[in-house]
Amino acid sequence: MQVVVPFAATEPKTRLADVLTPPERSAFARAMLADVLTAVVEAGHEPTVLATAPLDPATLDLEADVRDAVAVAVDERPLTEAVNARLPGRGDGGDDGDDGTDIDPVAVVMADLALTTAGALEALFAVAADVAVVPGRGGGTNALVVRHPAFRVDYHGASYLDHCEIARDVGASLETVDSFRLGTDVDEPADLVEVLIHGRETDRAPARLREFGFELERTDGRVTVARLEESSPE
Ligand SMILES: Nc1nc2c(ncn2[C@@H]2O[C@H](COP(=O)(O)OP(=O)(O)OP(=O)(O)O)[C@@H](O)[C@H]2O)c(=O)[nH]1
Ligand SMILES: C[C@H](OP(=O)(O)O)C(=O)O
Repeated sequence: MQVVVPFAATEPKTRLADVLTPPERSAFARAMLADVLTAVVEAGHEPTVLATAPLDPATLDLEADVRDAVAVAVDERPLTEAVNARLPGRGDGGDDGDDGTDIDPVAVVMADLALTTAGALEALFAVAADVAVVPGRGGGTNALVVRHPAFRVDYHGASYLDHCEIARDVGASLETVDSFRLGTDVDEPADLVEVLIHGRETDRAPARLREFGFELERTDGRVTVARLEESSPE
């Protein structure tokens, strides 16, 4: 199975601008990317980072075996076009029958799934449907496995609903995968809570946040994150 990890390399995570400076956003996005790549390799696959700009895996905080398994493909096109160009049945010269029997499945795993584990990915990769999809909160699509030659992605907005509809339109079976770890993408400041609560000891993303001075704030209501004053962006 090919595993593609889209990564906005130049100005990542703009929705975190209120709580992280541009260099911090970049460092945090790269930490999440490194955690995702590590999980993909632990799950037995060699990921390709689909990046908007050149990226040297040696500059990521990766173990040597993970770094050696990572490839980078640069594609400056918008996300949807760049991903569609990697899906089965798209000008790859492969023998893609309509029944999908000769298709090498392609998984698309977003780089901001900070809680990803090898086990969560293995469960997704094991789903036999033509399209397996993990929705994110708010209607996005956090991860997909495509085994159908006619299926195409359409990201942004309520892309989960769009992907269900596209699968229906092309006659592909679709299974929605219920996964807390893959369903948690880190888009907004409130999502940082999940990283601090559920990130594991060896993960880079929670370590970065703690380095930046973030900690959990437990009040009577919902848990939030707070940042030590002297470490705040302004
Ligand atoms: N290759 C590629 N990846 C992208 C692009 N836009 C976003 N991504 C990646 O796709 C995943 C989901 O991205 P989003 O959460 O929608 O956007 P983001 O750039 O991470 O964050 P915001 O700037 O806050 O929207 C992340 O892994 C991004 O790095 C793009 O244009 N091309
Ligand atoms: C790429 C986009 O991600 P979100 O902005 O919803 O995190 C989507 O899933 O359509």
